[in-house]
Amino acid sequence: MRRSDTIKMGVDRAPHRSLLYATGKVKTKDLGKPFIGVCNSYIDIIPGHVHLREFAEIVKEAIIEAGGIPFEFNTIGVDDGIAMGHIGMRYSLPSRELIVDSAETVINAHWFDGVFYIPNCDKITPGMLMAAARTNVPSVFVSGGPMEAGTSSSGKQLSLSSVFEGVGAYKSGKMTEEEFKDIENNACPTCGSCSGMFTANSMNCLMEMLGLALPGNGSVVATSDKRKELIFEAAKHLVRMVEEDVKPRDIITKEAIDDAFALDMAMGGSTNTVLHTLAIAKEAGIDYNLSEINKIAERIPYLAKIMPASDISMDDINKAGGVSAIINELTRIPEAIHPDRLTITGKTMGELVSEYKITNNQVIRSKDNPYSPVGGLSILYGNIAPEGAVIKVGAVDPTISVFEGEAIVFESQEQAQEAIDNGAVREGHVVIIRYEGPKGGPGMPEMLAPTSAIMGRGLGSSVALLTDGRFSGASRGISIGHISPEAAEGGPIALIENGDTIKIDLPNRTLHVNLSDQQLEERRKELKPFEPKIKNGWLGRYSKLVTNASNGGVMSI
Ligand SMILES: CC(C)(O)[C@@H](O)C(=O)O
Ligand SMILES: [Mg+2]
Repeated sequence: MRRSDTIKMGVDRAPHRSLLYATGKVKTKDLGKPFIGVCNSYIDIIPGHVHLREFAEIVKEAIIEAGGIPFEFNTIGVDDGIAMGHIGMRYSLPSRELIVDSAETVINAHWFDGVFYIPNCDKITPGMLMAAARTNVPSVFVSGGPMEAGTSSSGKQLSLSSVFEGVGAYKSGKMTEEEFKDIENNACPTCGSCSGMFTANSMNCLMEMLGLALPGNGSVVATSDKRKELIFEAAKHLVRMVEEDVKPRDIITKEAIDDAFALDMAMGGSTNTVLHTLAIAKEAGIDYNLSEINKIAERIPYLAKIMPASDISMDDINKAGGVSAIINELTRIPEAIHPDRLTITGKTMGELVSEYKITNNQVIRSKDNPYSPVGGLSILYGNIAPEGAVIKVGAVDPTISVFEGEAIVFESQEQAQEAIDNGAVREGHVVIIRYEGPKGGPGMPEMLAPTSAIMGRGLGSSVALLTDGRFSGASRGISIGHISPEAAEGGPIALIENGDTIKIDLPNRTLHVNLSDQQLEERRKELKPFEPKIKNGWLGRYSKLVTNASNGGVMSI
């Protein structure tokens, strides 16, 4: 008995069959075939998704060829780059929840036997992964693929982060208008997800490591015909998985989550992956503690330094062997990852990647010559972040290990941005941006504009930034986010005052303000209760129900 028999078999389902015939997609002879949902995310304001209408047509063709009947539906999407720096960014993380809930709704209301997911950009990928884990219907993923890197007139490799940092450089007089315009016009040359190791590409690579996508998913560019091959192969696996009843939770195990973080460490993934992977684990019924991530960081070397941490693009990574070559390299380190895990191909992860070799050691380092012996992401704890905070250590100036500075406090991203722009933020400052967490923002906005402004002004090694909000994958410098508990739930970040001394110790993974527990308690007595900034509509509801970043920023039921 198939799931979809619920909507198509027996006398009582005659009305349902009438409607299915009316779609023009089903004939009586097809009723025994698996019904496959095609969860697409076509939307033409996101360059990473602009090509997905045609993409889904190929997917449907591939599903029919593999013996299934495809039914397409769409999710919404937010372009984080376009939503950056204004109210739009407050909708970005909440959009992940709408994507999960809407995919669950369509999949369960129509009893699909399997789902072919087509994600690409920031919240769409984790939203769909969460939906797969939640519905636990056999699933495969083929993402839209990365954008090709841009090239400036002087031949420099560019990505979206070059434009964001260009804003800071231009505004502070460090870049001419001509150079600035040249970057703006050349940074994003094709469709696809932005070309660095930003959030979209980080999640699409991670999906390969989870075992839910085929080799090449994370790094083959959107414009390549190879994506078509991935689609046809994935469709065959999906129909087989439906027949064999192989479900997402057979693949998304605790070991798979460990390994997803391991890949993040090896590639210096976006800090957002921490938020999303915790949320995916939750949906898969896995109790995963944030502190586990540091144990993984200790055993995984940093092998691939990609934009914004270098000038290397995802396309360069693909040409140097791709994500599978990195995974294969990790299998050569004893006990580093779990190569015996199941993948959608029916092969183990170890078997699947065994043929993939690093072809250019300038781009992907070997385990014996890594950029750093420890991973590119780190979880910091201390009296500012009792439940944890996240930093992309791989994108910090390597000469910095301990940073001590003076707090300069802002109650919103906008206030901080103004102070950075007018020069009030100076060397030795630790910029605190609070009330920007999931509840406080609401929506935990990404702060690419302030982090890029700091970099663009040449303050990347002399100013730190701490927030209960989050960052873009394109953010770099001493940028510490996801501070939990957040200010809106009374976290200690709410108690910091201008002039406090903040100490960030990267090797020991700690984050402290020079105040005793007693001093913090004294200040707490003065703390005013949090008043939500938005009280109605979707964001009002979200602010009420969302949990903090150490819980993946998921909504409580
Ligand atoms: C706009 C970006 C670069 O996609 C950002 O939103 C990220 O999270 O990496
Ligand atoms: Mg983003």
